[in-house]
Amino acid sequence: MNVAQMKDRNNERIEILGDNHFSKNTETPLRADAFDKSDDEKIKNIQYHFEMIMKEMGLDLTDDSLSGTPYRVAKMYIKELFYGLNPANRPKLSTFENKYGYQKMLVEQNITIDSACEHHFLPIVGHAHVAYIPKDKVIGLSKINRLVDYYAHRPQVQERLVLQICNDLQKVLGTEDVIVAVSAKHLCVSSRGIKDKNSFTTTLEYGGCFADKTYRDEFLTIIGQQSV
Ligand SMILES: Nc1nc2c(ncn2[C@@H]2O[C@H](COP(=O)(O)OP(=O)(O)OP(=O)(O)O)[C@@H](O)[C@H]2O)c(=O)[nH]1
Ligand SMILES: [Zn+2]
Repeated sequence: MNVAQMKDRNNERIEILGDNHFSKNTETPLRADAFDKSDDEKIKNIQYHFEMIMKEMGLDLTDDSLSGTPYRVAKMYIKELFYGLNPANRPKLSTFENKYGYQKMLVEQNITIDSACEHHFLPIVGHAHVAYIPKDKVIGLSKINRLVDYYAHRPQVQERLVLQICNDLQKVLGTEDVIVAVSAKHLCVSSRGIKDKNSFTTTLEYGGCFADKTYRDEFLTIIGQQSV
């Protein structure tokens, strides 16, 4: 098999194996100096720039309802909506020995997705469903929810979101047998542009035994017909 290598825009190596097998580049595109500044410095700078945006729109920032908005937005971006950009905020995912020898599927479903699309910075809202089949390690249930929340709180595309969650869990759990499904509504589709209020998007990533349709079907049956 021919193996060609290319550099992507982050200078990370992507291997192209043959015609259509790509090793996955799941990284969020970040600048090399992404975390050189403190959160407080970033909030101050974003506050300034957001004030400029509001002024450009003709808003009167001396109005007492508007005057605090630039700071509110800046703090919300860094500390709330996009806290998951900073690896320092990744939750600690302690694992335990699988002392029961549980070897069937564990499904954590209806995990809330509160994300934002990186194209318009508008909300992506929906649910994630995650399953794995333990080998030697198990993980506290809430840690799965926490990990989903962390990756969701970045400017995202839904395809990359499921890849990031799945890859991280596979590493932490020491098994390829992980599946992640996300169904979500994109406000950039429902509230602007095409303004389709009803459509939603589902993405799926999996490895190991979930490549087998039997396992995948069991998972899909458990999570059922999902709407968001
Ligand atoms: N693949 C993918 N696309 C997304 C996601 N979130 C938003 N988009 C799409 O990103 C595309 C951006 O397309 P552009 O044509 O550059 O932007 P636009 O002119 O605002 O597009 P319209 O929404 O069609 O008006 C749109 O089609 C969005 O629906 C996502 O998670 N994954
Ligand atoms: Zn969008």
